[in-house]
Amino acid sequence: MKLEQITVRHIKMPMKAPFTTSFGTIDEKEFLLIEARDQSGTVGWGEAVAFVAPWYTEETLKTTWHMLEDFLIPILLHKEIGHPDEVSALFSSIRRNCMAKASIEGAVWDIYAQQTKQSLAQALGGDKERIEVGVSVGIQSSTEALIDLLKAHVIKGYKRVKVKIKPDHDVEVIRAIRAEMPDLPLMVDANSAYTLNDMDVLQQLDVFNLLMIEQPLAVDDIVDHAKLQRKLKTSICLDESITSYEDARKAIELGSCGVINIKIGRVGGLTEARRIHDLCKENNIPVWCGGMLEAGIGRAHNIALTSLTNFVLPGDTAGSSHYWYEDIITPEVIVEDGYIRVPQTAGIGYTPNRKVIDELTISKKVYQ
Ligand SMILES: O=C(O)CCC(=O)c1ccccc1C(=O)O
Ligand SMILES: [Mg+2]
Repeated sequence: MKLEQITVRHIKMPMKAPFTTSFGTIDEKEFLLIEARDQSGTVGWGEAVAFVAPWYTEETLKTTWHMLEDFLIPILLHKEIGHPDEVSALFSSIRRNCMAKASIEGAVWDIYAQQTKQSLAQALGGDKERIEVGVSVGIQSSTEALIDLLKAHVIKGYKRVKVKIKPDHDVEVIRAIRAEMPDLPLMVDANSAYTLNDMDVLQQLDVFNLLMIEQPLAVDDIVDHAKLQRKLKTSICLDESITSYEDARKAIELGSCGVINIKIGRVGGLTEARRIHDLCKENNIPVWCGGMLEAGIGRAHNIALTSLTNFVLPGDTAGSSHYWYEDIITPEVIVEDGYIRVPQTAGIGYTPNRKVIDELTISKKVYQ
């Protein structure tokens, strides 16, 4: 394929409920949508998942647009691409900026899947027919409100829940949840809010039979996580710390984690995500697919990735209606009994809804 035209749209989507982490609250999601067209007219879509502010990792909506416009789009436009795996090699002269790279690489994967008449899942080598779904719950106004919400999610069939913690919003909250829901498949995510000075609190969390503790320590750390993992029986799951295959290899070698959360954007695309999946499989490290509060395009890519065999733990890719009044794809992503069916039709298996996309577009630019 040769990309002839790339359209970047800045989308703003109201959220049904605000999402609060240790760093703040998001109540509307702004992101970039990438539409790429090749010389034969096939159109592929990608979503740049970076937030407006750099609280999760260093990338932002504006840095992803800058990288796309000034570096990544000029590299790909009018270049012959045989297979999407070539995109990461073409981007190898550009350091990091993983979410920017992943957004356009995702569109190339979509075009490739359509042209080879496979679903994106099949193109990646995934064979699950359906995937297990969990849900991530932000910090709530009170523990009672949180527990009510968790109960509602269990009734809806979600296979596990993840609760956000931060200093002074941790042990007592989890104790209260466990008192009412002792068997709930439960995990916590700290988004890097602790240090080894908090060993005492982190060890107290070890008694609650949690599935895992996600990213307790610094975003760029794997050394202290290894020290912490040696003191805990609960698996540490790394999120922010793993931005590449090399990061994953080193973390596994050091014993920094027992589980890895793979996010396509955080690791620079589907090709790198699949390499990390394969590495973890060889090393008996279970993985699951994390979320970035994606709209439908990003959600579709997550579903395809999760169809690979070593995604053995439920991910954060919940249904469209959990986040959005109206998603940007048809059909929307639907969860039934805690499962999402992996689409079998060519490409991502969902159709972008141009009417909704146009309504939500704040600005757009066409590159050709
Ligand atoms: O529901 C989702 O898409 C994931 C929710 C979530 O936990 C999250 C949301 C925004 C940024 C980081 C994270 C995270 O996994 O740490
Ligand atoms: Mg996380």
